[in-house]
Amino acid sequence: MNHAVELVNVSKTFRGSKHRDFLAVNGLNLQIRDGEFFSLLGPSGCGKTTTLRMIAGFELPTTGEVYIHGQAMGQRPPFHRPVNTVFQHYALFPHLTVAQNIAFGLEMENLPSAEISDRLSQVLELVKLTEMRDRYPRQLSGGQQQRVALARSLVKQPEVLLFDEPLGALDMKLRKQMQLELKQMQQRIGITFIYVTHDQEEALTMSDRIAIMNQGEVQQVGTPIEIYEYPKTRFVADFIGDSNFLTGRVIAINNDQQTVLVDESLPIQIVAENSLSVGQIVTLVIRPEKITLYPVKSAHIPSWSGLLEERVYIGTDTRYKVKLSPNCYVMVRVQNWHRDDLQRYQPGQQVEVFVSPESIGVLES
Ligand SMILES: Nc1ncnc2c1ncn2[C@@H]1O[C@H](COP(=O)(O)OP(=O)(O)OP(=O)(O)O)[C@@H](O)[C@H]1O
Repeated sequence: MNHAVELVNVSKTFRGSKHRDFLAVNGLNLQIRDGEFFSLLGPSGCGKTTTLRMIAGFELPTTGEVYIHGQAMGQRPPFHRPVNTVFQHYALFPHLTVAQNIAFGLEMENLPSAEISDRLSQVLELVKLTEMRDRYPRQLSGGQQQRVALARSLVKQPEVLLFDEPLGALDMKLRKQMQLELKQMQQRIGITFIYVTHDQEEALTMSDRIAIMNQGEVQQVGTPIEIYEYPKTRFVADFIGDSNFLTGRVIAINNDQQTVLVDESLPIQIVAENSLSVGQIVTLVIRPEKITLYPVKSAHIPSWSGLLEERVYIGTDTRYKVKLSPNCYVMVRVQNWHRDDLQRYQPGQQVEVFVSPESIGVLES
C-alpha cells in the first residue's frame, strides 16, 4: 500500500538544562495512508506537536526516519518537503487583502501570473471566500481568517497538509462548524490531512483514523469506532469518553462466553476477544451509556442489584451513581428521551443494573 507518511522507529530527545535529556517521542511507528484524515490525539505534553514538527521538518528525529510518499526525508528542511503546515496562530499580513495573502507564497516562487491567478480563483472557490477576496483580515471573522490561512497552504498544492490545533482559537459553535467544513474540504480535494488535537470530540468527528498518544508513545491506532468501542488500554478507555473500570476474576468459561466475578460477589457474563483462563484477573471496561437501569429484577434479564446514590441532570442525559457493594460503584448515563424520564429514578431507590455481554471491554491485568 502507498503510504503518504511513514514513521519508522522515530524518537526525539530534547537536550535539557544541566544535561537532563527529555525523551519527547519514543520509538514511534506510524503509517498514514494516502488521502486519509489522520489525527494525533493525546493530553498536553504527550509529543503530538513534536511528531508533527518532525514530519514537517521543523525538528529532526534523534533516531529513526520519516518517509513521505516512500522517500526518506533525512535532514531535508521544511521548504523542501511536499508538506505544508497550518498553525493555530495564522499570521495573516494585515496590510494585504485576502487574495494577496493567499497568492503571496506563489509570488515568492515567481510563478507566471496567469498560473497564480488560476490557482487563486480555484482555492478561493474551495474555501468559499471568492466574495471576500478584496477584504482585509481585520474585516473578517475568526472562521474566515482561518479559511484564508488554510487557502494559503492549499494554494501551494502540497501532498500532505499538517494542522497543529488549527481551531483552538475559535469559540465552540464556530469550531464545530469549521470541523465539518474542514472534513468536507478534505474529502473534496482528497489530499492527506494530519491533524494534531487534544480535543477528543474533534478527533472523533473528523478523522478516518486516530493515533492516541501518551508520554511519547502511541497507545492505539484505529478508526473512531474502534478507539471508542474497543479501547486496547486503560489509558485509551479513560482518555476517550467516560468508563467504569471494574476488577474481576474469571470464574467460568463456556463456549465464547465467560463469567467474571467482580468484587468477589458480582457475577457477570462477558465475551472476550482473547482467550482467558479461569482464575485470571481482568479489568472490565464499561461505558456509562451502555448500562441499562430497571426498577425491579426480571427473571429473564441477568442484572446486578444496587442502590442509586446520586443523580445529576446534564441536559441530554442524566448521570447516576449506583452502589453495587461496599467498594464497588458504577456510573450510569441514561438519555432523557422524554421529560417523564427525568423523575424515573430517585436517589435512595433500589435499581437493577444490566449490561449486555458484547458491550463490555476486557483488559488483561
Ligand atoms: N524544544 C524543546 N525543548 C525541550 N523540550 C521540549 C521542546 N519541545 C517540546 N518539548 C517537550 O516535549 C514534550 C512534548 O511536547 P509536545 O509539544 O510535542 O507535546 P504536545 O502533545 O503537542 O502538547 P500540547 O498539546 O501541550 O501542545 C513536552 O514535555 C515538552 O515540554
